[in-house]
Amino acid sequence: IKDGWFREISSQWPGQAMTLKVKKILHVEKSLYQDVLVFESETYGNVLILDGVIQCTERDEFSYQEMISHLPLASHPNPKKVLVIGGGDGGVVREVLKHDTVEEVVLCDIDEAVVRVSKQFLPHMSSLLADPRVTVFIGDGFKFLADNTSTYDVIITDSSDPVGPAASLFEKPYFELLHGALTPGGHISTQAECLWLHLPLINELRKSTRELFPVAEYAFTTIPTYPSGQIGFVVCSKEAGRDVKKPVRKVPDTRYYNENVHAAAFVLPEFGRALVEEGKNL
Ligand SMILES: NCCCCCc1nc2ccccc2[nH]1
Repeated sequence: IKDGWFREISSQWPGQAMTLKVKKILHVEKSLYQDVLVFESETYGNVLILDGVIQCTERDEFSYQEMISHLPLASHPNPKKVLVIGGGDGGVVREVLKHDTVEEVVLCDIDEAVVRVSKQFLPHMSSLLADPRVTVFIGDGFKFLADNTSTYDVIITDSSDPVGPAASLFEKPYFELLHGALTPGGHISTQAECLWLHLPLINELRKSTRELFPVAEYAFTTIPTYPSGQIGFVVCSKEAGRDVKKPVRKVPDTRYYNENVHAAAFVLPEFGRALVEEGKNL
């Protein structure tokens, strides 16, 4: 933070950096896994930074949380048991509980500091972690999935970027574990980065998921404080006939998501479509 501005400089997006004006630094900590920073911004509410990368802001998190949650959930006929890997802030859990079919949500995040700090500084995101339908488990998602096969109707991987603790969540072995932990007809969604910055990675994700799931699609949302203003998701189904692009149930109380936004999220600009949909080699 220099002259009152936080600058998101990273080798993942060379030559560009989102800056946010800092009103007050609220928390600085080095957890077992990453540097944790929370500050109150001038115009985006409280902001959570992990290893120098913006994870969420109070002002625009609903875009990401709603889309990563409702794309796999609203296209599933009857999701009862849901698993969230990562997402220690609690925003995804808040969204999952909007589905009245859901009986149980388990959250597995590797870093207890993220859960603790979110409870203290991001109340609107973390409040439902206390809901009786929610179980919070601190541990490695890899191990958790291996120990819980054929259990979950929907698994949402709300990870940080593929550098640092979340790197393994973008590789094929992880998707094999996800597949194994799903019930028949289960759905997954994962944080799948940005068309403007990560086309090679997205291409790899599509190839890996296409080899494992009969239905594997890429969708994206707009969100001002993520690099290049948008972020995408891989959305898959174990059921061959399922259309993850079509909601089959209504979702109440949303601010970004609706049934038209659901379908539109899968419509890609040509530079992304050609490469992502045809799985073309670069
Ligand atoms: N550069 C884009 C980063 C996307 C991060 C998504 C995200 N935001 C989070 C907040 C708390 C815990 C896990 C999270 N995963």
